Amino acid sequence: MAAKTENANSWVYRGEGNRCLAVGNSFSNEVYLLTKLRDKVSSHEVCADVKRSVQNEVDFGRCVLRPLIGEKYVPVGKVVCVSKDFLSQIEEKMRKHRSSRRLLEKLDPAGFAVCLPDACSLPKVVGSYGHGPVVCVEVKPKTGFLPRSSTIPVAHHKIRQSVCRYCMQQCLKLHQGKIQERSQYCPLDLFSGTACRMDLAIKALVRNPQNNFKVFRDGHVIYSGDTENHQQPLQDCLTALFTGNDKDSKYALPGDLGTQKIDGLVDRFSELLRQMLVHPLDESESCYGNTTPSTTPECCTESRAKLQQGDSQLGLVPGSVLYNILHAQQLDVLDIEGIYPLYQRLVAHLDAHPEDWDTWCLKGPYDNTQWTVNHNVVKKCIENIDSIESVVALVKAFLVSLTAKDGSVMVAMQRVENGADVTLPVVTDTVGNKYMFNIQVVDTKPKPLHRIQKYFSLNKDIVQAYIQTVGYSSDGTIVKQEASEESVK
Ligand SMILES: O=P(O)(O)O[C@@H]1[C@@H](OP(=O)(O)O)[C@H](OP(=O)(O)O)[C@H](O)[C@H](OP(=O)(O)O)[C@H]1OP(=O)(O)O
Ligand SMILES: Nc1ncnc2c1ncn2[C@@H]1O[C@H](COP(=O)(O)OP(=O)(O)OP(=O)(O)O)[C@@H](O)[C@H]1O
Repeated sequence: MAAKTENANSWVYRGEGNRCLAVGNSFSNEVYLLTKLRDKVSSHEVCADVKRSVQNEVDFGRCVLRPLIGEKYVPVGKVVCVSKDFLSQIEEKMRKHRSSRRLLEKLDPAGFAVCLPDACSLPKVVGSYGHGPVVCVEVKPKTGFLPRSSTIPVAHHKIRQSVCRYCMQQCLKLHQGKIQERSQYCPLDLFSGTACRMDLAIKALVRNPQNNFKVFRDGHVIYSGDTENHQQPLQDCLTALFTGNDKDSKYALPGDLGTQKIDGLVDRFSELLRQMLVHPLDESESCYGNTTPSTTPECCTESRAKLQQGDSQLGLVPGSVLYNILHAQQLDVLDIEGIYPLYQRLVAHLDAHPEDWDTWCLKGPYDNTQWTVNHNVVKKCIENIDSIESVVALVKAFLVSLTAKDGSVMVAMQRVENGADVTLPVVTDTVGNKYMFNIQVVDTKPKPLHRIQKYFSLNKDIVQAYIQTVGYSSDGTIVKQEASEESVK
């Protein structure tokens, strides 16, 4: 594959994670996920390995996540080759946008990238119908359910079944200095499908975005946990979105209220985003058989939301992006406490039979039936847990659930004139204006087998940090302490 001759000028910063730096091209509506160097050693000699691993990421998205989350939501990527010159131009150009903690991380000179459709933009064909900026929201919702497994140690039963992982992890992150204050966002509210709880969750994300919420205006990040002084850009962006006018709200289309205060804009925006997140776009036959995801009717103890009478057990609409993500997350049936002993059994087996790494494609490739994971398979394997093949399948299902718990939803939207006949789905806001939108789920990479070890240890730290923060009585109930954040030592 020949390296593409690209000019870094047409590329802009989109985002960055542990594994890659994402840059977008507004002319081609494409994003390149540029692989970062994983260790200090130059990867010249292992170029083929880097290529294989990037191809594995593409195949995992296409063959494992896409059938679970839906083809409408998970785009198919392709591997592209980029020149060293392009990589150094990009490193130079993106320096000012990157978080200071990431600046020492270099791009891998092997020069492979995943090319995906740009989730911040709308398809070019609908461009002429749109008014004002294309606004894209990225939400990293994290785990949306409470574990129900009997494998959770008795001492932690109550706490694990009443407080969600995200809310508990906030205490650990605060203690580690990773965040300044605990977020009031609770994933269980977002995944509840209930309008008022979802609105509460979205507004909490806006107030304290951390790495769970970002807003892009015409492809540029204007609001995130990393941007400072961002209130005004957000206010301008939402005003432009609602008026359908990029420049001046006095040219607002009929039905608009002109420039509003930020709170009013955020209320209106959360209602709009909520409608998009529950819109059923994926009509494909579910590969889950007749299983449905389950939510806990109760709210997480940390949430400010109150359950209203009549709230359903699962308010999410089948085929909506949140429904499908939740269902994939729930391939974790045994919880980390139940999977860990199975993982240990598998590791012991692989020590004795290293050839089985390949037999079971544990490091990929993923484009084969070895990675066909779904709820029916999980159910059968739990009934036959003595067999090592069942253990392998359950561990794989757990790894897939980890990817679904860590992915992000990107929703690109733009105002359309009422009555315009666009091919994209459309929702209407409280004042009767219409917005077309497109949803993509990003970060669909496979998690390595040894991640289970990290997840197991991290889970212990998370529970411990929470217990120390809130206080915990001997009968296993939580005793809330005021100003208790200080108490994690
Ligand atoms: O374990 P978690 O829940 O803290 O998730 C990690 C994320 O932290 P978060 O809590 O979302 O800030 C973490 O996000 P950040 O890099 O901290 O933004 C990564 O997504 C990590 O995955 P990987 O190492 O890139 O494969 C994520 O690790 P795993 O999903 O592999 O556990
Ligand atoms: N198709 C896309 N279109 C637009 N932006 C994207 C796309 N894919 C990724 N991004 C942006 O790039 C960021 C980093 O991408 P990604 O999450 O895939 O990287 P990562 O290194 O795997 O992250 P993490 O460490 O969180 O797992 C995303 O959070 C998002 O802002």
